[in-house]
Order: sequence, then C-alpha cells, then structure tokens
Amino acid sequence: MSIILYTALTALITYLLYTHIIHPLFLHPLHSIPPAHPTAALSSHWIYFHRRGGSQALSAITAAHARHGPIVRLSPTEISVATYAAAKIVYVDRGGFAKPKWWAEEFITFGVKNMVSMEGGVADKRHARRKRDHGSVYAKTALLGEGKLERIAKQVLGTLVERLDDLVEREEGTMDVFNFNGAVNADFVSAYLFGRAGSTSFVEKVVERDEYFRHHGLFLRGEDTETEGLTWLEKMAKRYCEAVEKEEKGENENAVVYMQLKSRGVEGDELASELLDHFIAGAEAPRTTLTYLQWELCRNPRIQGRLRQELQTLSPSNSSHVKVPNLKKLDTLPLLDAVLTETLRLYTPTPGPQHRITPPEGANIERHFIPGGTKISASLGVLHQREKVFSEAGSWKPERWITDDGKKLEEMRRWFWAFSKGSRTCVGKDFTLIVMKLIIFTIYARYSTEIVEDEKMAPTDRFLVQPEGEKLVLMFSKAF
Ligand code: HEM
Repeated sequence: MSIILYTALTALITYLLYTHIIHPLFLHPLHSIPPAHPTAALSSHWIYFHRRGGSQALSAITAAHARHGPIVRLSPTEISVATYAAAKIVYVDRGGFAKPKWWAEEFITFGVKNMVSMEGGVADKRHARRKRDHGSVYAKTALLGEGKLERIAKQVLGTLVERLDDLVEREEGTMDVFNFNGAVNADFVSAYLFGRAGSTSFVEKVVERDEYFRHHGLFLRGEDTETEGLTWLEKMAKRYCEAVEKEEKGENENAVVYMQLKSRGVEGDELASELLDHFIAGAEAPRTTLTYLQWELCRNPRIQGRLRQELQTLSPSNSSHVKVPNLKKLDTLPLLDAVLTETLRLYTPTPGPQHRITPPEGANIERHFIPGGTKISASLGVLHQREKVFSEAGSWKPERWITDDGKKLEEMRRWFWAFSKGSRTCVGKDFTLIVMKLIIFTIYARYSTEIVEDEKMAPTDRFLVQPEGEKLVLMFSKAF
C-alpha cells in the first residue's frame, strides 16, 4: 500500500472515529446526560425503532427514566426530562419553548395553521394572538355563569337519558360504551362550536357517529389512510361552518366559538381548521377518559356507590325529564372531582412526549447545559408515574385527591399535567372537565354499571390513547 493511500485511510478512519464515536460520547455538549440505551448517544436508531408505526415509545422512555433518573438522552440530539422543575422550564417559564416545525405541522388541517399547529414560543406572535382571539369563551366563569352550557346540557343530556332508559327498559341494558362516550361529548362540543345548525346528534344517529370515528381513525393511523381520513373530516367541518352561515342573524349566536373567532377576523379555512381541531379534541380525549372512568367504577363498586350518593345530593330527576344541576355545585363535588382527576392521571389521554426545541441561547436543566436547537420533551404519562408524589402510582386511587394535607395536595397538583401547563395549556380544559362531570352525573346518579366484556383494555402507545380493543361492554341498571 502506498504511503499516500495509507495516510488517507488513517485520516478517514480517525475522522470517522472522531465524529461518530469520540465527539458524541465525550465532547458533545450532551455527553454527560445518561443515554437511554448504550447506542443512544451515537445514533437515533434506538428511539426510531421504538417509534416505528406511530408509537410514542412511552414504555421505553419510562424504563429509561427509571434506570437513569430525571434526564436521559434519547438520541444524539434529543433528550427527555421527567421532573416538575424541568417540565416547568420547558413548557411554562418565559412562555415555554417552541414546538419543532415537523411536530407542529402534524396538526395542520385545510393546509393552514390552527392554534395547536403553530410553533409558539416567545418568537411566535401568531400563537399568542390566536389564543387571545378565543376571548373568554372557554373561561370557567363564562362556562359556569352564562347559561349557554346549561341550554346545551338540557338538550344533550335529555337525549342521553332517553337512550339509556330505552336501553334498560327494552334492550336488556347492555352496550359498548366506547364510541357512545365519544358521541355524547361530540354532541356537547359541536353545539358549543357551531350552535344548533351545525351540531351533531351522534347519540341518536349511530351510523353518522361510526362514520366519524372510522374516518378519524384513518386520519390518526397515518401514512396511506391519512388523506382519506383528513379529506372526510375537512368536508364535515366545512358543512358545519356553512350551516352556521346559512342561519338567520340572532339564531347563529348559539354558535359560541364560531362567532367569537369570526368577530376577531378568523375566517374561511382558518376558522374551519381551528374548529375542526376543537371538535376532534372534544370528542376523542374525553371518549377515552370516560371509558376508563366507567371501567374503574365497575371494578370498584364501593366507590361507584359512594359517588352515586354524592351525586344524588344534587337531587337529580328520576323521571325522563332531565334536570341540569347547578354547575358551580357540580364542579365542587369532591369525589366526582377525585375520580375524574385520578382517571386523567393514570390514563392520561395524551401521555407521550410533548415535543419542544430549546431556544437559540440554550437552557440549564437538571444541572446540565442544553445547547440551542436540541429536541426536548417531557412525557405527561411519565410525570404521572412519579412514585414519590403518587404512591402506588400504577393503581387507580381517587381517594388520594381527598386529603386534609394541603401541602401534599399542592404537590400532586403541580405534578398533574394531563392538560399540560403554560402558554400551550389545553384551551378546552375547563369546558371538557365540566362536560364530563355533567355526563358522569347524569349516568351515575340514575344508573349503575357492571362489566360485561372488558378484554384488551390496555392503553395503546399512541399520541391519543385508546383501550387496545376499542371496546368496553357494560350492563346498565336503574339505580332508583
Ligand atoms: C380529556 C380532554 C382533553 C385533554 C386531556 C387535553 C389535553 C391537551 C394537552 C395535553 C394539550 C397540550 C398539547 C401540546 O402542548 O402540544 C392540549 C392542547 C389543546 N387542547 Fe386539549 N385536551 C382535552 C380536551 C380538549 C377540548 C374539549 C378542546 C376544545 C374544545 C381542546 C382544545 C385544545 C387546543 C385548541 C389545544 C392547543 C393549545 C395551544 O396550542 O395553545 N382540548 N390539550
């Protein structure tokens, strides 16, 4: 071998060794962060392998934190954090970090940016403006005090009770509740978004409901089915928007969110995209939450009984005439709040990494300096498994939320991230909580439930969790 060839080969091997092994392992600014897997500092293969097919790699990330502590390196340029203090820096302090472009764009519909698909962070003024465009429509004071939600509740809960009475009296009481729960929530949220003209009647119209959930499933599954699902969803949202536009002036004031955004100049595809996102969020995440909540109430009949007693203090009607309870009183029932919070903790609907990117100046997190442009995330489901905060974290224990220990309660609330925190916190949080409470009230004050079929209830490792079998069959009986 000639001396020139020998020198060139040695230089190449040295260069490759330096760039692929020595630099990432010993000199890269992230080198002191423990790798989730021995190869994670050298290549992205480990994390890509766990993320194949749309998986969120939640169990791999959970196991990595259990082995290596609160900060781990998932790939040469990506880290995961698992403490309240670190999550606060990423999502809350100084407006929180921006979303990486690829992640924000996952949520684009109609080819335009809605709030969730904006990158955010201090530099993104559009996101802050869009948040302001929503005004107070989703604020707790407006929801509990203005009577608009009560009017919707009267209608939707009336239909719910009719359906359940029929089920119990004429159909032996057995039903798969998974899509049914989605239906009730969809009817609520669509009425609030689009008013009477554009709202769904999924509780009654089973074929329409199943079509919606089927197409949303195609959209979520991604790849070859994504376009078919999205096209169908976009047509649906356009139809609802057109229905509001055709209404007489005055009538369309019931389209609370539509009219609010329109009054701020959000129009056309931008408006349709924003509302479609709220519709999907309002139907899907509570579908999962209520299904797991009902499952746990069936597995814990004593808690179901105590909850019924608590709900009956609000004097529900026992005829088919539905009485909407006082929303402020409903909101403060302690056991109702505890069962819902505990379900959102243990079966977090979006438990996987909420991806962000460090700002150009970098950040100090968990005693490491993280340079600008690093991919970083906390997984909400991992925060919720913190044993020191939530003892027996893997068990459903609603009573943990009913305690006189104010310090403990405050600590648990800090670590409760089901709706995220900071500038990107869920805009529909108070809406969905009060709607779910109304639905639980209406069902469990009047009926009791038992499990008929609960195979495959393990949560899927997807962005939006579902029970693996997408099914939970319950037997309903009249409780009084
Ligand atoms: C159980 C129910 C729900 C859960 C657990 C939930 C959870 C979340 C979480 C974790 C985020 C933050 C995502 C991120 O950082 O990228 C979020 C954002 C958001 N949610 Fe929800 N959500 C629920 C229901 C709803 C409902 C009913 C609506 C609308 C009516 C809604 C509308 C939104 C919007 C628009 C955002 C984006 C906020 C922003 O980017 O600033 N969600 N939600």
